[in-house]
Amino acid sequence: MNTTTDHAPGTPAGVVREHGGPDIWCEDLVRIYSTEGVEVQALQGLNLVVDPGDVVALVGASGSGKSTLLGILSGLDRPTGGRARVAGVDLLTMNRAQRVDYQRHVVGFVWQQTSRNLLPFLTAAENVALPMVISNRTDRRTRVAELLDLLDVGGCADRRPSQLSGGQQQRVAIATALANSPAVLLADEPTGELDDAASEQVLEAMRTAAQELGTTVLVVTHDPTVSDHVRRTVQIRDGRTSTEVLRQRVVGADGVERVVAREYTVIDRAGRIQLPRQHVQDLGLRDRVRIEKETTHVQVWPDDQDHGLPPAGGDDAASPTSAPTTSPTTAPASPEDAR
Ligand SMILES: Nc1ncnc2c1ncn2[C@@H]1O[C@H](COP(=O)(O)OP(=O)(O)OP(=O)(O)O)[C@@H](O)[C@H]1O
Repeated sequence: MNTTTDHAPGTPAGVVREHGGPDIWCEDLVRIYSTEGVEVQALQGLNLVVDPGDVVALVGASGSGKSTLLGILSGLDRPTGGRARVAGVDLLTMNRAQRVDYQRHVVGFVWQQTSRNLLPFLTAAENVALPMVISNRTDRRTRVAELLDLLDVGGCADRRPSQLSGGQQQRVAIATALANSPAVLLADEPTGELDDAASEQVLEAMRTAAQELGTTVLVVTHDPTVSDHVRRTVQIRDGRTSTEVLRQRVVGADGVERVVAREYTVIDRAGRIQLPRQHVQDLGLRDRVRIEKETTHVQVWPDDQDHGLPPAGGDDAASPTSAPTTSPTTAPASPEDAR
C-alpha cells in the first residue's frame, strides 16, 4: 500500500491517501430503478477511472445518469451491479458504519441548491468547522481560516449564509466539504443557480482545491465555461461514458502557450465503442458496419452490401458516393490493446 500526502507548503494540509490506484474507479456499473413494476436502467455498464488530483467535468443530456453516478460515488445510493472503488474503498461491500465514515472522511459533496449545503443559523466559519467537530479534529480554528482564505472567502467568516452572495455561499460550501480532507470532492451542478462571474469563481475554487490540496474533483455541470477550468471532460450517454475531451497546455514553436483539446471515444473492456451520433447520422450508418484493421488504427466503413460494390477489402471497396468513416485514431487495433 502506498501512502502519499499531497499538499503544497504553506497551504492547508492536503489529503492523505493510503492506496496506490486511481481515486475513482468504476467498472461495468449498473443502476436499475424499479418503480411500480417499471424498470429504468439509469447506468448501463459505466466505466470511469479518475486519477488522484485530477479535475474532471461530467456532462451529458438530462436523464443520462450523471446524478445517479454521483449518488453512488457519494455513498448515498448503491449500484445494482458492477464494481466501484473511491480512494481504495470498495463501495459495494461497505457496511453501515463504514458508509458513515466514508461520507465523513473520504468524500465531500456540494449540491446545486446553495441552501442545501450550509446551515442557515451558523456563520461561514461555523459551517466549515462543523464536520471537524463531528470527527473530533483539533486543528479546527486554523483549518477553517486556511480553507476560507484558500477559496477567497476569508472576509466572510463571520457572516451567515443569507448575508453571502450565491457564489460566496458555494465557495464556503466547498470549504465545508473539504474540511475533513476528503480524497474526492463531488459536486452536482454547483453553478446551476449562479451568474457567469460567480460560476467562474466557483469552478476556479474547485481547481484551486485540486492544485493546492491534491483533492480529486468530479463535477457534474451544464456550464459551458467549465472547459476553461478542467483538464478532462467526460460525456455520459445513455448510462455509459461515451466520449472524453482532454486538454493540454503546449508551447508552440512561436513560444506561445496554447490549450490543445482532443476528443476521444471511450472503449470498454469488451472492446465496444459508441460512434459519435453525428458521424452515424452524416454517413447513414445503421444495422452493421465493416471494420478494417490498419497497422496503427481501425477504420469503420458503412455497410456496402446493398450497393452492389465489390467485396470488402479490395481497393474498390469504398462507394464513390459514400465518404469513409474513419474511427478516431485513438481506437486501438484490437480490444486486447485497450486493457
Ligand atoms: N429514484 C429514481 N427512481 C426511478 N427512476 C429514477 C430515479 N432517479 C433517476 N431515475 C431515472 O434514471 C435516469 C437517470 O437519471 P439521472 O438523474 O441520473 O440523470 P441526469 O443525467 O443526472 O439528469 P439531469 O441532468 O436532468 O439531472 C433517468 O431516466 C431518471 O428518470
